[in-house]
Amino acid sequence: QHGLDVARVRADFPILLQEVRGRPLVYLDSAASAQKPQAVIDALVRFYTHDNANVHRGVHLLSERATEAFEDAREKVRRFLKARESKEIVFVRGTTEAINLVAQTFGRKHVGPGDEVLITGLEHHANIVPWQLLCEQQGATLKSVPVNEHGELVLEALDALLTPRTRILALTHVSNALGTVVPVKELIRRAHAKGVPVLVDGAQAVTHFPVDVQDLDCDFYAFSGHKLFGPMGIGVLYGKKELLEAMPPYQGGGDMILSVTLEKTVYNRIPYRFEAGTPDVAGAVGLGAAIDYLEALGLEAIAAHDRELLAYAEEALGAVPGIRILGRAKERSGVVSFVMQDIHPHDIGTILDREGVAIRTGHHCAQPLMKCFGVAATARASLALYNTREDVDALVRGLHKVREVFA
Ligand SMILES: Cc1ncc(COP(=O)(O)O)c(CNc2co[nH]c2=O)c1O
Repeated sequence: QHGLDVARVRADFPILLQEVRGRPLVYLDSAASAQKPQAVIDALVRFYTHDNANVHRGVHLLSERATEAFEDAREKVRRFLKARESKEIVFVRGTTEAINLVAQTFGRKHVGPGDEVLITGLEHHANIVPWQLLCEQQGATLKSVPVNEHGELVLEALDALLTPRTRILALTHVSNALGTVVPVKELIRRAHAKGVPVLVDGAQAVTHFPVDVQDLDCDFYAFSGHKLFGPMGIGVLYGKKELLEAMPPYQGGGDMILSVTLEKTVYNRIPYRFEAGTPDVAGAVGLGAAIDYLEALGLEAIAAHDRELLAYAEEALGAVPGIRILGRAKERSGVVSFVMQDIHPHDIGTILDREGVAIRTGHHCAQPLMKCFGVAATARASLALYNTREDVDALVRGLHKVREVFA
């Protein structure tokens, strides 16, 4: 037993109390975007009704309060990721921007003609396309660690793929399409043994178990606020300060400078060098409120709930005739991806929607991975701290409806 009082948690998420298509909402799409607790909503309202002003260098009380709220949020993120210093926390729009930022700064500085960037076959397009763009710009080559039939990385292939020309390894911590948990600490150790820095895409991982960037020893770690029960439009890039300090800016503008003349600009210190323009202060404050909410519930209790419910969902789905669950990694988290005979996943999703059950169908921005499994699309149910066994039972009842329609 995990100690999470899910009934009380559900009452904290007002959006879940509604009916859709005349049925109680069964929200099983948190891997795409998670819902928000009242505490996050209240934090946004409070900021805009009491503290809103532009940040940094303000000489009036509201600006001081807004700046304090913004930097408090940064400290909460530092604590959440167990980073050494809050200057290692850069606010971005989300995981996608975080990865583009590293590719276009660290990447352009260190990846040259004939060099190699290594990713894996599990990646979301957000951790593929920025590296393709960089390799095209720099005349470098993109390589990928293969995936086996269980949806796990083929680690035996890693050492041969880490060559003297490899300039960075970028990999997901948890697959959004299969739920595979990647043993990133081991891969980081092996990459570092060959002098290769590592970026970890933590978009899915941070929502299901505690992450300690110092223990992992990753060089960069990225995640999105909206998947962590916080607002859309705010995300985080963690970077080791030694690396951030040696990186050129990502975007030019206000706040990222110390002084500007027409001849030359002196850039600001980190993290501000990477935060050009007016930041999403409210989003950061909302993300901080989400972290407070999760930590008050207990990250380990949430992890235990998610593990237990995933096991229940896999067993329940596996018992539905015609269902084939994709990916059977030794360690999985958060999602169940499946196909159902030759019924198109979009049809499955549409019929489930009519029953009030929200899942995601499609390639999940992981088309190379879909190709690995010989499918164009899957149906994916994803689970969060507010989901219950009753939600899974409603999903199963809906899938029997699908069978009736297509039988
Ligand atoms: C592993 C992973 N990386 C990166 C991203 C991009 O995050 P964003 O910048 O906040 O969009 C996602 C979003 N994944 C999904 C978005 O919608 N369905 C999904 O599974 C993801 O799951």
